[in-house]
Amino acid sequence: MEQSLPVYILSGFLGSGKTTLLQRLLDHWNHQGLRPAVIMNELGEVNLDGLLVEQSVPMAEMLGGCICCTSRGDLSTELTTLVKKESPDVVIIEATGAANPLEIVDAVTETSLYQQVELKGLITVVDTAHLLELYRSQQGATYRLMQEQIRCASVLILNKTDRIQAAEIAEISEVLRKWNAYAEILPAVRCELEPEALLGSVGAVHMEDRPEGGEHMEGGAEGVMHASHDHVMAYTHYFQNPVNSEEFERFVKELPRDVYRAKGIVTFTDTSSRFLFQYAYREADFMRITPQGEVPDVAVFIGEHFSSGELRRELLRLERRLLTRPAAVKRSL
Ligand SMILES: Nc1nc2c(ncn2[C@@H]2O[C@H](COP(=O)(O)OP(=O)(O)OP(=O)(O)O)[C@@H](O)[C@H]2O)c(=O)[nH]1
Repeated sequence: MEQSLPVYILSGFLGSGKTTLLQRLLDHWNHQGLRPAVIMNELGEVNLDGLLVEQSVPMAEMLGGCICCTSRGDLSTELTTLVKKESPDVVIIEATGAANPLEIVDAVTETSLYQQVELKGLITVVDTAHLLELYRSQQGATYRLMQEQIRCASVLILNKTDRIQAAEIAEISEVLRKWNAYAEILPAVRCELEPEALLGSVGAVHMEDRPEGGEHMEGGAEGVMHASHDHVMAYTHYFQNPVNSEEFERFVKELPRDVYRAKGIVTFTDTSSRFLFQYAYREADFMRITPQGEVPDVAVFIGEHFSSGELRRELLRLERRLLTRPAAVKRSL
């Protein structure tokens, strides 16, 4: 009998390190002479993460929303089309950081009813510093969403351990163990793990562990899946002009706390190359980039209840597209 095509789901809250891990796994499979393919889902209208993946890797993009909210059939169709068109050896699905992965698990298992695909596992990447802060305050929709992503993982990567104290790794590992008794917990910085060891640790997805009852489950499972990230919003800004690098860096540094993830491509007035910027849980990173093909200058901001109008105004001001109100004209009669 023909072998089934292995499929992995990559889950984890916004900015936790999913794309960082995706790059490592793709490199690993390429080195092994395998042909990996990717399905990438983004909340924003543009796929900035896709720019970080080698162009030779076949990729299906699902943009402008979360797969777990669109019809389950959409993902099944994308997966089926990708498999038929590209004949990959392995497929990896990167969910948006706001997704409840169980809906994606359902879509993949549904596809396996008529395609020879096999869900190998669900890898959840955790931003340890972010989770620790939310665990200590014990509240918020983001905290509950992180819990759901952790509960259904078949392996857990405790990423960004460089941002916490060594003793806190043990503290947070204990919490994860309570939420998920099955998954192996792998501490890491920048998801630097031996790919073979990581893939070897991927266990089965425990569907019976769907959370039940509790404050975030009222209204039935369907309502909850979606209610779990109803609070998340995205604003996409297309630049028409370059901006000053220092002013832009300051703007990123001073983003409101309710914006927890931002990324984009910008051209600066005072540098020769374009930059890809990343902002996740109050940490910013700028990287020189020369995108292939036509890529606009664009930035995506993701968070909760923030004022997109204010961000837009500030960005227009940096672009010098917003004229400051003229001072009142004094007339001397
Ligand atoms: N300090 C620190 N930064 C990290 C680590 N891993 C990743 N990052 C940075 O965190 C930012 C987000 O990483 P990504 O891999 O893009 O995160 P993601 O989960 O794919 O983000 P979304 O797709 O927006 O949900 C980037 O600037 C990374 O360089 C880590 O272990 N420590």
